[in-house]
Formats: sequence, structure tokens, C-alpha cells
Amino acid sequence: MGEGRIGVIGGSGLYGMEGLENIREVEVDTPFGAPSDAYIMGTLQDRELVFLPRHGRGHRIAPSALNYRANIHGFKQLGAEWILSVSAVGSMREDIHPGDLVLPDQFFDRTRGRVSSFFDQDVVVHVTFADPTCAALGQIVYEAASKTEAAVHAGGTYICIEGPQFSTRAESRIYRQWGVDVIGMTNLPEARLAREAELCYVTIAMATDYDCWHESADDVDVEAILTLLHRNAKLAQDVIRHAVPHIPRERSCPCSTALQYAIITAPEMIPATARERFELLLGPYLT
Ligand SMILES: CSC[C@H]1O[C@H](OP(=O)(O)O)[C@H](O)[C@@H]1O
Ligand SMILES: Nc1ncnc2[nH]cnc12
Repeated sequence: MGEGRIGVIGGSGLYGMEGLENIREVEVDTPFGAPSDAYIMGTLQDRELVFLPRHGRGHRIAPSALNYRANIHGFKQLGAEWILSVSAVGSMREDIHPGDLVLPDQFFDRTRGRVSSFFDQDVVVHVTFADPTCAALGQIVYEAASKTEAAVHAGGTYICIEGPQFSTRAESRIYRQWGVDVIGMTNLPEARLAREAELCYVTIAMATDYDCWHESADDVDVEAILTLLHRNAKLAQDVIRHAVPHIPRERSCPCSTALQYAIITAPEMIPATARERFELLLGPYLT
């Protein structure tokens, strides 16, 4: 049983969480290396919140260089069970306007060789990932987002590109033909690792631009994204504030038992070193 804490990952433009009380900064070490920064812990409406700026304070780490495993393992160590992941995304649909909120429920992988599993040696684990986000948490976030002034789009496919460059026009047009809804560079490895860590994961995506497919909008650039995000960082925090009181302290969704039937390696073949490395994740299943 976890401690019912709520994790928040701040993306581009969101490097802190206002309104937290009893704030402390916690450095975490993991078997997978160092997270992006110290975690900020505090209480919000009587719930314990754990905040991490994905790219580190000052936005120092590029999407391909992020240690996604360390970031997610750190949340798990600190007792987070739910993760609200805030991200800037490009809109791939005319009716998703810059400034709108999108709650993607599918991902499509266009990254190359990112480390996206904890289980890289000694233990083989295959988690179910057909529905990569937590439906229960998604519903709570949808209701919370609907209380803000922003237009909210429930569901959709987030295509995760390698970056750090934005897409070419040809890529952008082809992605649209594939039927994706938003584009970003960070959320798929996080969602995979959150599932392996049995954490509930939901993306709160903030559309900042029309990438480069749109005939009358400007091609995406960082300046435009950051202008919108600084204006709208409060919006993401409002969604979180509305969601927090409705997030249950106990979970009954399938995310919480994702590893139950996923470990295929014979237990007697798992060496002591691996048992130690994966203790936090596999401990309950390897007794
Ligand atoms: C600042 S533009 C590109 C950058 O923004 C998104 O970041 P995040 O997902 O952390 O909000 C996108 O994925 C890129 O990393
Ligand atoms: N157009 C875009 N492509 C990739 N990541 C983004 N983040 C925000 N806008 C983006």
C-alpha cells in the first residue's frame, strides 16, 4: 500500500507549484541515476503533493537526455501513486486551438532508442499498455479542467517525437494523415515507466501552437510557445487544484496492479543483485 501522494510533473513553462504549504525540497537517489532536480514536497488542500520540473529548474535537460527512469522511480520512492503530467504540445487539428487543454489517452512513438523500461537486465517484464493512461484519473482531471475557462478536449493521440528539433513540414503533414491530435517530445517514456511502476498517469497537455502544418498560422518556435505557456501556467495549476480533492486515497484501477501477471522470468533465476535493484518495483511480487 502506498502513501496516496499525488505527483505533478511540470513541463515547459511550469517549474513550480504555487499554493503549496509545508514545503520541503527532497533530493532522491535511484538505482537508475539522478532525477532531473530535487523534488518539491508540500501539502495542497490536505493532500501531499510531490512536484518535479521535468527539464530541471532553469530548463537544463533536453527531451532525449532526460533520465525518465530516475524521475519516475523518484516519485515511487516518495510515495506518489498518481502522476499528473503537464506538457506543452503542438496541435495537429484545426479545432484544437492554442490555449486549449487536451487530455490524450493514446500515444504514438516516433522516438529513437530512448530508455523506456526499468527492466533492462536479469528480469523480463511485459506490462499491458493498450490503454496507456489511467481512465479513472483521466475522468477526474477532465471534470477539473472543465471548471476552468479553457476549452477541453477529452482523449486523443499524442505523437512523441525525438526532437529536439521541431518537425519538418512533410513530417507534420504525414502525422496529421496518421490521425494524431497533438505532438510533443516527452510523455511516452514517462507513461511507459509509470505503468511499470504501477503509478496512475495522465497527461494535461496545453496546446501552444499549430506545429508547422497550418497554412495561415506561423510555424512553431520556442518564443511563441513560452509566451503562451507563461500566460497559461496558472491554468495548469488551476486544473490540478480542482482535481486534487477528488483524487481518492485508495486505488482500485488496473494501474495499481500492472505487474501482477507481467513478470515472466522464473523467480529462482532472478539474481540477488536484480532483486535489490528492482526491490521497490517488484518486491511485493518476489517474496
Ligand atoms: C519548449 S518547446 C518544446 C518542448 O516543449 C515540450 O516540453 P514538455 O513536454 O516538457 O512540456 C516538448 O515536449 C518539448 O520538450
Ligand atoms: N509543435 C511541437 N512539436 C513538438 N513539441 C512541442 N511542444 C509544443 N509544441 C510542440
